[in-house]
Amino acid sequence: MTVHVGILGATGAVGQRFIQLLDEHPTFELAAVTASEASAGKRYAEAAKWRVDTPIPEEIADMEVVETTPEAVPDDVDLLFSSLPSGVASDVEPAFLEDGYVVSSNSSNDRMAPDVPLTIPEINPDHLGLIEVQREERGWDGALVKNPNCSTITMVPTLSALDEFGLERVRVSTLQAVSGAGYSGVTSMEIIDNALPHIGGEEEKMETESRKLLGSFDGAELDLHDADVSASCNRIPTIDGHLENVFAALAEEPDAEEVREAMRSLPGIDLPSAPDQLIHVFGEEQPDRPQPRLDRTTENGMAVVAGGVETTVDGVKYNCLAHNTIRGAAGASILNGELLVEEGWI
Ligand SMILES: NC(=O)C1=CN([C@@H]2O[C@H](COP(=O)(O)OP(=O)(O)OC[C@H]3O[C@@H](n4cnc5c(N)ncnc54)[C@H](OP(=O)(O)O)[C@@H]3O)[C@@H](O)[C@H]2O)C=CC1
Ligand SMILES: N[C@@H](CC(=O)OP(=O)(O)O)C(=O)O
Repeated sequence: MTVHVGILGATGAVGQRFIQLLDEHPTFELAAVTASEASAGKRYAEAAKWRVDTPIPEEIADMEVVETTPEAVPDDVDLLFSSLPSGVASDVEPAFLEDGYVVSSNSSNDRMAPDVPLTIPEINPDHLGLIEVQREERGWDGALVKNPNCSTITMVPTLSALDEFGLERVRVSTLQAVSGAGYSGVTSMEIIDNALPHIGGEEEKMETESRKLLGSFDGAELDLHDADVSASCNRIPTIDGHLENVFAALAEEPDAEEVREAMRSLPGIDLPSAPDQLIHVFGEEQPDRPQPRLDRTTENGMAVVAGGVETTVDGVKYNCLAHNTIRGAAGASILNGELLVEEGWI
């Protein structure tokens, strides 16, 4: 089965990752690339400042970039990936949805809307059922599915594993890579020999999105998980890979090895881009792992890596890491697209 896909915002940092990850995908064939008016009409290779570490696939280099409107996208495209700035996405995504397109979006607009599935396929695939609610409420023929923020997606699989011990409270501090801010997001003068203890909007996203992802869906409404989550977000001079220090309060008192085992044995999902094991966990003999440079490409950048697990007075503390532009962005949207196909929404 071949599914024709398009990328909205294909020339940007995340758009380029989509192109890299879709190259030789077993099901998805890239049939449309869109960007702003300034890029429309140009060859992709001309419009995009290519910054990914593998060459532009030949057939994509010559593809014409089209405007980001439903009329400009060929009719045979079944699934759109969206990597537009969120302000642009909130204006243009609805037009595609009204036109019947299924959109797997990485942009942050609408992630917390009660009728929009915010999905990590291994954690909450059942939340896709919200599409029925969405269609009924908004009158769309298409469907909008979001993946979470990159810092949120790094932590939530580990919290899901901890929930078997009664997850009550989470405190997390992040060390986020500069690629998360986009190519021109922070200047070298700001970040070299430095750390920035504020990333606009990021803390609130971690605090709210994680409770939606861990929440329960009864077929009509989604209840947020009642854990109290508080985040502190920091930018550091790594290129890719967000590292996070998590402190979780639990109702039960598992020992560190039980926690490691719960993380290692969290079930995965059988989809083409999914890792074989969702969470890799370093034992106490390697307390200095995970590290961004060494561990961000584990399982092609789609796994979460944890370590430093120790018990505390009210639960457990540990570190976790994921590749922010792969598992945290383009790879996450592609995995959601694979789930949409698997579950018959496309
Ligand atoms: N960078 C990262 O690691 C992460 C980013 N994200 C999110 O993903 C989204 C994209 O981020 P990123 O790739 O870094 O952004 P970029 O600025 O690199 O790319 C933006 C893309 O959107 C296009 N675009 C901009 N304005 C318009 C417009 N008015 N109409 C149509 N297309 C437009 C650009 O086209 P053109 O080239 O023509 O300007 C480009 O293709 C954002 O919502 C961001 O928050 C999420 C997680 C991680
Ligand atoms: N804010 C994230 C990247 C990002 O764009 O997140 P979101 O998908 O929530 O907009 C970072 O700086 O690392």
